[in-house]
Amino acid sequence: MSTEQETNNNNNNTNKTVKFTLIFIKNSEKILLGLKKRGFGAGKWNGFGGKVEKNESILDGAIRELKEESNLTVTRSDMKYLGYVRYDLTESLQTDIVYVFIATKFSGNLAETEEMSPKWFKIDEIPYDKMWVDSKDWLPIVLRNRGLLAKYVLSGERDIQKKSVEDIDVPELV
Ligand SMILES: COc1nc(N)nc2c1ncn2[C@H]1C[C@H](O)[C@@H](COP(=O)(O)OP(=O)(O)OP(=O)(O)O)O1
Repeated sequence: MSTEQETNNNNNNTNKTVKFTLIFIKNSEKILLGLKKRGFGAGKWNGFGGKVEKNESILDGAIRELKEESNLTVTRSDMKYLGYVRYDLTESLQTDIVYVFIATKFSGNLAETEEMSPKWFKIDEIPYDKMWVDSKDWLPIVLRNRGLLAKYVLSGERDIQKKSVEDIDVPELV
């Protein structure tokens, strides 16, 4: 089954699937995170990303969101897809799929934007306590450049009811 087929497979009685991207920029010692300034997830540190637009590929969405939120540019070939995190939301009956990428090469001048305030963190100083609560489960897998397959059932304000997090071989984005 392709990534597309698999992530569109609503087997938990959900009725709408929304696709998101999330990219982590990393060098040998540090990771770049952004502090969300407004809207959904405001006040939390995360990678850069957002909703994939209609008629846009997941890869193009990831590149566009990175540019919009940090002013950095990553080429398609410098992006490595690592897998996805699936969130089944029990109240809205929506499924959010977050496609996760990592990149070590980029161009452009890093800048604060309307949405994000960026900052480099040493790997052992990642502020997990100020990120979405699930990040600590799977960001270490991303940092090891391993493939990721994570699934959460969330209620209320994204409270975790059930989870499964797997470290897998790096999958293909098809
Ligand atoms: C527990 O839920 C989440 N955990 C983590 N770690 N990351 C999450 C969670 N839910 C969403 N995300 C990621 C996915 C995206 O990268 C961002 C949210 O994107 P946003 O809602 O800001 O999307 P935009 O298209 O930028 O939104 P606007 O419509 O406001 O422009 O967080």
